[in-house]
Amino acid sequence: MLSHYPKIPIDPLAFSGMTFRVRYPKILDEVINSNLYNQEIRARLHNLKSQLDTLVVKRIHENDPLWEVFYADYEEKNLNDLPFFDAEVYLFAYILHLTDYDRVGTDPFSTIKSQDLEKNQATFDTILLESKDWDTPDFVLGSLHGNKSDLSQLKSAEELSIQLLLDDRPQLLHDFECATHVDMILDNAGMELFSDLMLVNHLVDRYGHQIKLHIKSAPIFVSDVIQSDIDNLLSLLAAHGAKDFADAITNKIEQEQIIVQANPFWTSPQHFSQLPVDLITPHSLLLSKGDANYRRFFEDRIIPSTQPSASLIKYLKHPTYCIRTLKSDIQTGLTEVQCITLDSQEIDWKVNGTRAVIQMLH
Ligand SMILES: O=P(O)(O)OC[C@H]1O[C@](O)(CO)[C@@H](O)[C@@H]1O
Repeated sequence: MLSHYPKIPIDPLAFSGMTFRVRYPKILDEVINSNLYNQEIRARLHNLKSQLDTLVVKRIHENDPLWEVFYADYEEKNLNDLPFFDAEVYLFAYILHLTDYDRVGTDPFSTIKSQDLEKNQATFDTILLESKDWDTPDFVLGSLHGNKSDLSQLKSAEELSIQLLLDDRPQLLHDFECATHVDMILDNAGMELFSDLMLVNHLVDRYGHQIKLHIKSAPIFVSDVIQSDIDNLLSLLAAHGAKDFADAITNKIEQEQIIVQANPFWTSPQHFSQLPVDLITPHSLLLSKGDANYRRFFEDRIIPSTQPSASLIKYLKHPTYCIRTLKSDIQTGLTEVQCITLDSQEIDWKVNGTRAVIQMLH
């Protein structure tokens, strides 16, 4: 039972504490310096940065069922005293509130994202060329490698070698053969989105799958995909030597072989255990990308890494695979020997982005 395990807190001595002490002030600086906002909004963001450790949760969502439990539990509490995941999701919602996102529609992280896109332009072409010889396991691995490059954390990690701790690709290949529908919970824009689109393009061509891509309805965790990220990537590809690939994706979207769906669930503090019944296609194979989604399967709780996932995710209705680089303090399903070896190799193996899993949860 998940509820037997406590939620990961913001611990000053752990990754969570470092995130609020070091990573978020740096991210706020990047937003402030990106010239997207007038002086008044920049001043609000400066204020937020200087008050991060004393920020008190105020209600910024009205009559939103996805946030009611959150406010019932945490309104007027210090952000530092919230579980790590809840505090992070609120912080991003608060940034959107301060920048008036709902009215103005400016993605606070758009400058960071577009710089990254430009930087990767040549790499997209190289990968497309290399992929001519790829088969399904390579596209899955490509999608995993894309997850190394999230903009909130591992900006220059392209060349980091990655160690696969769990590799359930044989089962996944079998499930691809049987599936008619695949739902993919996307994670980051840029290189990761590109590698995910390569995978789903292949799945449609090879297996005739109908794909649903789940994206965020508003910016969160810096680089999570929103609709404009898909549009911008496809435009860039079409304009710079990858027109065939961009056209292939656009055609599949037009013919509804690929459906893109944004839902506010994904920017709410809710977890997979609270997934609305109709959000995922019935009988679909579920692919989940990235670290933040992985945390959501386990309600971001403190779980021993040797704990098998099966007993914790009984609520899942779909065969589910996580394609994920480890970037935070949670991992399930490892052997004792693996954990002892990893602990002896590097104390920060769970968060430094050099390990990964392709893990079947169901
Ligand atoms: O883009 P991903 O792979 O979900 O990673 C997001 C990162 O931000 C975090 O939410 C931590 O702030 C972690 O889950 C992870 O380190």
